[in-house]
Amino acid sequence: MAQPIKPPSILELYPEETREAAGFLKQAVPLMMRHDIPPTPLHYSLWYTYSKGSEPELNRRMDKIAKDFNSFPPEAASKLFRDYIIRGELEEAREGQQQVIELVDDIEVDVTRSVSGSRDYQASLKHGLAALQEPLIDDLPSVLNELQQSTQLMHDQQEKFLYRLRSAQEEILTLRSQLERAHVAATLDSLTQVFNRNAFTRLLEQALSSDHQGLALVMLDIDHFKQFNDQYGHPLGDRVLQHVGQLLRDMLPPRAIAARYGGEEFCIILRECFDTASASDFAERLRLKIQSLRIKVRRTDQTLNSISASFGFALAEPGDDLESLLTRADDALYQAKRNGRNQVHPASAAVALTS
Ligand SMILES: Nc1nc2c(ncn2[C@@H]2O[C@H](COP(=O)(O)OP(=O)(O)OP(=O)(O)O)[C@@H](O)[C@H]2O)c(=O)[nH]1
Repeated sequence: MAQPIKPPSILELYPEETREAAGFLKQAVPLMMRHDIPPTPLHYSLWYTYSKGSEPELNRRMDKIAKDFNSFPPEAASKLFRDYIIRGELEEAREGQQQVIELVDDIEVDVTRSVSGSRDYQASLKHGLAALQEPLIDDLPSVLNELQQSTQLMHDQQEKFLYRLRSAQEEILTLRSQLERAHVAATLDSLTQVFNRNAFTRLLEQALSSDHQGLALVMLDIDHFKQFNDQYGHPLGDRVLQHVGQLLRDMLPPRAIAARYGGEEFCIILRECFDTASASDFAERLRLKIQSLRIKVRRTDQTLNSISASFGFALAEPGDDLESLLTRADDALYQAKRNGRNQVHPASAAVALTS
């Protein structure tokens, strides 16, 4: 029954448009300079995310560290990077991670060059200014000449830097579409095109942590699927799973999420579902649709025996966590199986937590 657990999916780390991304980087660099943060790829990622503001908790922790330490200790930065930026998810996309690091490394080299170029230029301006303030300046032409040369040098460096930034933008675009493809591959179940178990678990955790109200979990399991596989073979069993996936996608109400939880087991998170009757109606409609599926073998024109599924559902209650909600829906599903299959069963009310 259990589907092999896939490694965690990649978050869409950098989904913003190039122009927007460049804007965040522009905000990040002065912040790093202000706090005297070394320009490493790790710090760039952190301060980029900080400027983007997509992880409010990260911003709070970074503000606190900057305030408490008046600097940014490397261990604290590494921990934040692990907790908020990679979250163990780039394991799946080591290649992508490597490319991001190389890209940020390149930009870092260019920024460092540009910054040191600016410093030289600043020094030469200071020198020129000091010379011009002398009451009697004999070698005015040579001071002006020097200033003209350093300005030209600075201009050339900036041109190179801009050119490099433009190519980096193109690389970011390519990288972004690669990451998007990897993200889809890592969060979707390839057979049924609904979310996989990992993505589902995370989405349900998120849903539970934001709002319990109107959240319901429906679990369904195809009946006697082993028998079906034995009778028609695994490839036709796979087609059944694909059809069920398609039905789920077609019938999902707004904001609902469907996932393949195990081999022939699916889960649906319903939102804005405030009573047992609404969850039950949805499950019942799905049950009837599954029952009326007719799968035909093109080669032989044979219509396969109809299938059915059993359903259990539970409404989230205050105090529910991932485990308690899944357990109640799963227990209800078990009851539906025990009562004869091809039916919908509600969960019994959650047992009140006593302290
Ligand atoms: N074709 C196909 N079969 C799968 C897949 N994943 C799991 N299964 C099969 O699903 C069947 C599940 O069998 P059981 O757990 O005994 O459940 P069941 O036969 O549906 O019986 P009940 O759930 O009690 O109605 C097994 O035969 C698995 O091989 C898959 O990806 N494709």
